Amino acid sequence: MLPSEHTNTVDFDTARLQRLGYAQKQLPTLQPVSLAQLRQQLSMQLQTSLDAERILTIFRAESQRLVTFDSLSYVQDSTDMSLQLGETASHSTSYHLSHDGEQLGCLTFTRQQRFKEEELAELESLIASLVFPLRNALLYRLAVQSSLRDPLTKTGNRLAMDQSLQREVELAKRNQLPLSVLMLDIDHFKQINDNFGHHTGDEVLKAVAATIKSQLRNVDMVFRYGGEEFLVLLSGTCSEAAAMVGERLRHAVVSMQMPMHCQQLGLSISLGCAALQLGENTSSLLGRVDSALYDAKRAGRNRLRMAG
Ligand SMILES: Nc1nc2c(ncn2[C@@H]2O[C@H](COP(=O)(O)OP(=O)(O)OP(=O)(O)O)[C@@H](O)[C@H]2O)c(=O)[nH]1
Repeated sequence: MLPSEHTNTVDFDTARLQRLGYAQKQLPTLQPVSLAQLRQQLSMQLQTSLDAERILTIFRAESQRLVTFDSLSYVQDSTDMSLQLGETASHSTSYHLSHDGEQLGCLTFTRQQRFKEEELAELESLIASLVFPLRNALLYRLAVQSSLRDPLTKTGNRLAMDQSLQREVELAKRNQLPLSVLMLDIDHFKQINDNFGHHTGDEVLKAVAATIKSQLRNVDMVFRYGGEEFLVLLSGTCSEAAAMVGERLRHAVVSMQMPMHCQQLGLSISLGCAALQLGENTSSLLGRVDSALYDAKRAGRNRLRMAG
């Protein structure tokens, strides 16, 4: 099963949940109830949040008052959502949720014993209370994602970069952990636009972004910094390891296959690499990595330079 993913969801509803006794970590002790009572309570509780993960956590805790199960998992592709609550067991039952043709993801319950018919009917009845709150949460998640994502390359945009960089620099300082950044720029990109047109240029940007992402760990973050420039944020990574990652990205881009008018389009990138120094802020770190990238360009391109 896939692990739960980080979300950028703004946590504005914690206070409301706490007032209702649903603080994030401490769900109240649950007593058995009738299906009708539980449906009524669920409808109210599920409306207290726009965070899909929290909605499913509440749903799982409440449903278990009526039907025992070990795990609940949820996958929804268009919002990149994948969540696993509890340990999976051998027997499972799955539901593909939809509303008016809208796909709202797949919910799977597992446990050690087979589910009985009446338990399945109860679960289905409870799921009916979940559909609308979950749909609202998915719309909210999509809106947050779009506001933070570059639509062409599907990497983070500048707003996401500023927020993430600020947060990661603070975390690195507080926990005394290394943090490195790579700034990379496609070489002679203007020629690609000039020779093959802007549409091809856009396709190259998308392909390079996909190649970069495919070479990184899930926790590494990629942002479109400018036109054909990207920033990679490597938390918990020292300068030597970051340089190795940078070289891996450079090789991967050089090896890319981009057929163009019966020939291969040769691509390369130049990179700057910098590790956060003691007492340094984000703008100084960005300034140093930008200078390193400039050095790599001046030295002939298709290479990586460390920041001074
Ligand atoms: N197709 C396309 N082109 C873009 C986009 N954003 C910026 N560009 C173009 O990217 C080009 C960048 O050109 P330059 O800054 O001269 O850089 P370069 O040609 O890559 O040269 P070096 O970086 O020095 O190797 C410009 O022609 C921009 O118009 C975009 O979203 N799509």
